[in-house]
Amino acid sequence: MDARGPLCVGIDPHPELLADWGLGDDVAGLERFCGTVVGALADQVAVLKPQSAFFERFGWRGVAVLERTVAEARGAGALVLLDVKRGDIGSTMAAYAGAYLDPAAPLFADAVTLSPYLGVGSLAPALDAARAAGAGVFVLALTSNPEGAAVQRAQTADGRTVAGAVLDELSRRNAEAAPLGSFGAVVGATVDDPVDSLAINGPLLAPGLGAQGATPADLVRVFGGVVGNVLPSVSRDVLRAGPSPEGLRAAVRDRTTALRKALG
Ligand SMILES: O=C(O)c1cc(=O)[nH]c(=O)n1[C@@H]1O[C@H](COP(=O)(O)O)[C@@H](O)[C@H]1O
Repeated sequence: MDARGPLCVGIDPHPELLADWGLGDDVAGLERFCGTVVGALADQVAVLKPQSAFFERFGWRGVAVLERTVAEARGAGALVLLDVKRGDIGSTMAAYAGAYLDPAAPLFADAVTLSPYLGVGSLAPALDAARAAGAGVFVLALTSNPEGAAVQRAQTADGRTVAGAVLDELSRRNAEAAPLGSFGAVVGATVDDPVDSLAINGPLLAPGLGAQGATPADLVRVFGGVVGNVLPSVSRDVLRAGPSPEGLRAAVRDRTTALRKALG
């Protein structure tokens, strides 16, 4: 992020975007779309975040494109955060860890998104695998969508909020790490006053900029003193600037300049 700027660009090949780019809503269109984004941006931005569902909807051929996208993006020097939002009982989490956090796996990524709905403790096999592989995770805490708060701000039996309990566990896992641990949280740039402490000594993925209405100024509002640990993420707002590679790069430059200005 120091070298390339603070932005994470999401690779979300929505059917509407494929159409806007003059591509078919099929595997060939998906492949072209991802090849263009990776070719234009993987040597420019710090992190690329492919959203798995947009690949899975094409079955194994789509997953093959995802594998290539991850490999090519990493090959060009970007970190890849694979957005899969997995969460399950511990024994099954170990299988998900084998799918994404084992360096020998075809879909190994630098980090994945995880959902703590089965209890943040159930994610332990994935967190342990990430540590062993030198990879990371981003666990949903306060998501960017308006429906999230009803669950995430609810009180647990010990009086903490659900999000607070997730953040506490990540903080505990990151305690010894310097400068930052590898156990991150997802906190939307769109959320109201976060209430819970975001000082988890780990990275904070902040989606919600652009298409969901948040601005760089919102990052300062939401994250305050820990804004330096934020990885702001944008998908549609950058992807709409395609299919021209120069258009994509210009969109990234504009957003990066605005973010640097707001974050100081
Ligand atoms: O984990 C995520 O990436 C995520 C968490 C969250 O709270 N909100 C959120 O929008 N996302 C993802 O971030 C991306 C946002 O896309 P845009 O709204 O087009 O920038 C999508 O891929 C979402 O799945």
